[in-house]
Amino acid sequence: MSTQAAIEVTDLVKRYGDRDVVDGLSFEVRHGETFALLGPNGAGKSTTIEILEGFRTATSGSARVLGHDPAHGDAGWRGRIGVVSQSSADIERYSAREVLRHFASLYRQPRDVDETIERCGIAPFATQRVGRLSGGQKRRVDVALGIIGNPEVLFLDEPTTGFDPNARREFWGLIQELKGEGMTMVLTTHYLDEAEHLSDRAGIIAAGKLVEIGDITTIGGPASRTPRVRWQDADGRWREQQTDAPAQLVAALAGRLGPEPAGLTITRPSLEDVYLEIIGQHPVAGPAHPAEATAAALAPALLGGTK
Ligand SMILES: Nc1ncnc2c1ncn2[C@@H]1O[C@H](COP(=O)(O)OP(=O)(O)OP(=O)(O)O)[C@@H](O)[C@H]1O
Repeated sequence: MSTQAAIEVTDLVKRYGDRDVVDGLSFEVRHGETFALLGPNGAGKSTTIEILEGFRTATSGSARVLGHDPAHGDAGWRGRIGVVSQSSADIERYSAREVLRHFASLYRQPRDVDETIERCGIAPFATQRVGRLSGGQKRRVDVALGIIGNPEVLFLDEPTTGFDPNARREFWGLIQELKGEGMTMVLTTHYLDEAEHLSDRAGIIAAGKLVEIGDITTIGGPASRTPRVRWQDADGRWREQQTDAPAQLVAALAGRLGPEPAGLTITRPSLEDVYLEIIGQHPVAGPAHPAEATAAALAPALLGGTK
């Protein structure tokens, strides 16, 4: 196997008008790794992913996916890439089985259609027209289409939007299986428990810039993961303290307040807590589309605000 990373991004920029919506990104994704790109709405995640998929061209900088520039990826390269994008494929008139059969025929080493249908939880509605399926059911078909070509690298842009909790858990299981097969995956999601569950590493983007990158369990640094102890004091007031020695603090509290201090909890900050803290330190991007500017201007009026 090549020692080269599966994906290499260096100083990547995408400019719309006078705004760099992707503003000098650099990161790597190793072979077999699941990498999450996290960030608020409009941060530049989809734009970055679509450049890596070869669907948009970068303004400057470089991207390499399996050693190729995606902007010039040939059919052989494309066959090694799988895509689950935010917008569903235009397949409304056909059944999931028909569409999957068709797409499978376009690849050299596709997955088995029936097995894919089973694994993606499509079997109960595989013969219905995609246009009649619910949002979550359609999303499962999108996922199946993303993997039918048996790709080496799979891009998943908010793959579980619209899934019910059960479908999301099933999807997580599928991703773990694909990971076990050695597939490299790049994932965007606003569900941070999903990112925590599925990813090895994550990059956090704010206003087009990478503001943090690291292992999913340690991103943000040790200080941001310090446990929090919460309890109710003798006067009934809630108290909270962050400490690296929660057991010692609890022992001290027990000495002062009795063996079972009221309301006692010890929590370790989740990825969501860490993410919110990091994002809180970075300004949100302004609107790039004229329509966004209009919507932003109208919002206070629509919401009954005065500003
Ligand atoms: N074709 C375009 N022309 C102008 N601006 C664009 C275009 N496509 C995207 N943008 C702007 O680029 C910025 C980044 O968009 P992008 O879709 O990459 O964000 P995102 O991080 O994926 O957001 P979300 O979480 O909402 O999907 C946004 O401000 C968006 O309006």
